Amino acid sequence: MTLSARNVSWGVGNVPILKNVSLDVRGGEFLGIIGPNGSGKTSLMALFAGIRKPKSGDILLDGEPIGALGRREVARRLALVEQQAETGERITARQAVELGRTPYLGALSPWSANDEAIVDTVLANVDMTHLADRSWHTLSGGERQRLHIGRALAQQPGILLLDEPTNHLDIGHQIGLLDLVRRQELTVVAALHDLNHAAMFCDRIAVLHSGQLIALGTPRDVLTPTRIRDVFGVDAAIDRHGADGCSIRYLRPEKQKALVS
Ligand SMILES: Nc1ncnc2c1ncn2[C@@H]1O[C@H](COP(=O)(O)OP(=O)(O)OP(=O)(O)O)[C@@H](O)[C@H]1O
Repeated sequence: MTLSARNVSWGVGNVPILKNVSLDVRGGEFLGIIGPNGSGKTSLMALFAGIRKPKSGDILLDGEPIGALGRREVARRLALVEQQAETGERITARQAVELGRTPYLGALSPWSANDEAIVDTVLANVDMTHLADRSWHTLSGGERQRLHIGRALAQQPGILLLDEPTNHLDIGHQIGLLDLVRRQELTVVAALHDLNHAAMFCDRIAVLHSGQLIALGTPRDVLTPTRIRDVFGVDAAIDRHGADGCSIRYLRPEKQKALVS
């Protein structure tokens, strides 16, 4: 399953927000999208999901323009977990995950034991089995976030788009969730703020800056002190470990000043 942006631009009114972005997501990879607030990560995810149309250029899903495919067809191939996903409906935790099976249900394919088994597995994977019968409105932000990801996994897509998936989660669930997603046989595109998470889990990282794709490559190639300073305005040291691992140590502003003076 492939997903590509070809010379994609998008904006609001006359204000350009994404500028001529071209990016081929490789089948089976975990691709991180990083960039400062307002750099265009959420906008790019919405274009990739087909819920916004580019002003120019194309989003191709398996080589076809995504706008030419029906919503149900897209939903069987691709799932999006939005940053501020909410539901106003009075549903239980389990029902929130069951919604992921909607693209597969119809008059000739009613709810089955297979759907039930998929929902059971997903609830266990996102550590929500014990809260399955709880009402949505009684759940914490982190529990809701785990269910949003559960709903997307129950959709059994080939491509999973995650916009800030670790929002609201404690550190154990942040790492657990990214690890769970990584272990699935899925292509994942995730907008991430935590550069150490990007370094730990991503095969490649794309950097957006003011709506432009300014770098694309392995964490080691992309996460350099110079780029982190240029893009985020923060001084950092990079520790390299193993064949291709790296982690980032941010330097406190007084240490940054000491370094430059
Ligand atoms: N519907 C809209 N109307 C006006 N401006 C918009 C709209 N959608 C996005 N923008 C602007 O486009 C820019 C990019 O927004 P976007 O949400 O894609 O950034 P982001 O990289 O995801 O940011 P964050 O890290 O804060 O989530 C921002 O300046 C935002 O205010």
